Amino acid sequence: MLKPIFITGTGTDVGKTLVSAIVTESIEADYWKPVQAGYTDGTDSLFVEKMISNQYTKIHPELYKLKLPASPHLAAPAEGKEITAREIVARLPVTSNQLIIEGAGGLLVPLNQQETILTLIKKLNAKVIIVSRNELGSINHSLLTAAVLSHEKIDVAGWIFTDEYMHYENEIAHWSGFRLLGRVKHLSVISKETIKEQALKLHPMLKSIL
Ligand SMILES: Nc1ncnc2c1ncn2[C@@H]1O[C@H](COP(=O)(O)OP(=O)(O)OP(=O)(O)O)[C@@H](O)[C@H]1O
Ligand SMILES: C[C@H](N)[C@H](N)CCCCCC(=O)O
Ligand SMILES: [Mg+2]
Repeated sequence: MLKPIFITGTGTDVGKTLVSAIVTESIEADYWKPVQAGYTDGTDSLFVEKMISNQYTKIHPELYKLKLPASPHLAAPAEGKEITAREIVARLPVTSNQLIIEGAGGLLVPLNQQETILTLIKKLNAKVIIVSRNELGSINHSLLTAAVLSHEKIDVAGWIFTDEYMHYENEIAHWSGFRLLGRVKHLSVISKETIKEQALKLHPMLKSIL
């Protein structure tokens, strides 16, 4: 099986799902969101499914689908469940395709009382793409995330930035020592067509990390 690509971010709401849809479409990969916390207005998996145009992508069902829009270590016990990284690794979808896995929130979000998203990335031995927003404040958030990944010797493919309120991408790539893979401009319309356009733009760079 190919090494999974794990999409993490500098926090929640930075654009991981949007980037996951673009990356998944670009390399016609499979997509898996093992822990979905909060799903009143749809899920990340449904969003990705709606945005994909190719016929090869398979969206694998979530393992933990939790109602509370909160950190997974709080959302799971709220409905009598316990998340473990071991269970997620054991239930990794079997596929011959490249698998894209989307985390929940950022790197140090707890899954339970002992484990975080970082624990999961290590147990999966995944290659990481970090999503960050190109906005004021994001140098600090990005470099804190990068520092932890470097310290833990994680295999990092590089950065993808969403929006373009600032142009911090080269600064962050330079200071972190991780590659800039691409930038997704602000999309005033999010549709299959605009996702496809971004997927094509990122394709050469994404091919180079596989
Ligand atoms: N480049 C962009 N253009 C337009 N909207 C964007 C862009 N990037 C992100 N967004 C919007 O920002 C919001 C948050 O993005 P998204 O849901 O992808 O975040 P996330 O990191 O996956 O959050 P979560 O931690 O809940 O999984 C969404 O409404 C998304 O459409
Ligand atoms: C509810 C949200 N959209 C995500 N699914 C979970 C985000 C957890 C963030 C925890 C935190 O960093 O405070
Ligand atoms: Mg998401």
